[in-house]
Amino acid sequence: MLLSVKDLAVSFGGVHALALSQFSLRDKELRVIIGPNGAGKSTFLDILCGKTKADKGQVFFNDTLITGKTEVQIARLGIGRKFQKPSVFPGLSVYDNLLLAARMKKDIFSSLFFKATRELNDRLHQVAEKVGLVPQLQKLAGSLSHGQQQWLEIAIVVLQDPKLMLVDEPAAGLSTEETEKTGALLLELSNDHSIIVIEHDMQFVQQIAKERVTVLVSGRLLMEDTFSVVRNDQRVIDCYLGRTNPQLEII
Ligand SMILES: Nc1ncnc2c1ncn2[C@@H]1O[C@H](COP(=O)(O)OP(=O)(O)OP(=O)(O)O)[C@@H](O)[C@H]1O
Repeated sequence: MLLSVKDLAVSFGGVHALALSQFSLRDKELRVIIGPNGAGKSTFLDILCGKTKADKGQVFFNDTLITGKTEVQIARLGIGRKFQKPSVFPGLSVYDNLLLAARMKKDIFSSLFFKATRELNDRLHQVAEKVGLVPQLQKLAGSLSHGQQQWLEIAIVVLQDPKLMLVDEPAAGLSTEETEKTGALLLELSNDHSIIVIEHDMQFVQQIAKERVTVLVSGRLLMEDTFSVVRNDQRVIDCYLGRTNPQLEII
């Protein structure tokens, strides 16, 4: 297993945000985590990337215990995170955003990567091509569509070449076409990376969940199965009822 989690728990002011007895992920697996608001999904990713410290439990990544390590140490080991909130600089071009991200995070990139500017330039182009942003390289990030900004955010994570990518709500606020394109991009990226995606948009989940879907409710694991089993499970249906999330109507 690339990632394995045991008895992980964290509380905030007495509220149990996460109490996850077990979770594991294979190399190159794309796992989607769903669950109603406040289920602990973001908290889980926060623990995996070192942003939040667990009160107890263990996370092994590639057989290395990472609980207790800093965000930079965890990033160096190969875990990259795309947060829900946009973090690109709107007044800089797409190219300069990528360049800046590479320079700011140079301690987590291989030194080889920095040997020559041409090498770096080639890498930035290669990543831009992967996410379909080559025509926009010289455009200001602030002038991009919402979808293109998401792809730039994803590109910044890909630049780091992480073994595991943590992707928080990549389809939020995107058009149907952009959502489909984002799904296709994540599926393609899953050929080279393991990916955990948190998502509320069930159409999008259906598109990308080729393997197991994990359902969290109130910080706990409710079930893990294929999307078709999960969507028809009465407990999953019940935990979403009354929460008026139109994206979940497909269930
Ligand atoms: N820094 C924090 N301080 C206090 N409480 C927090 C903090 N972060 C999360 N929580 C609480 O922990 C619980 C889990 O929150 P979390 O954001 O992980 O859920 P989520 O499943 O990602 O929800 P959403 O789908 O709305 O993003 C919630 O009750 C939330 O209010």
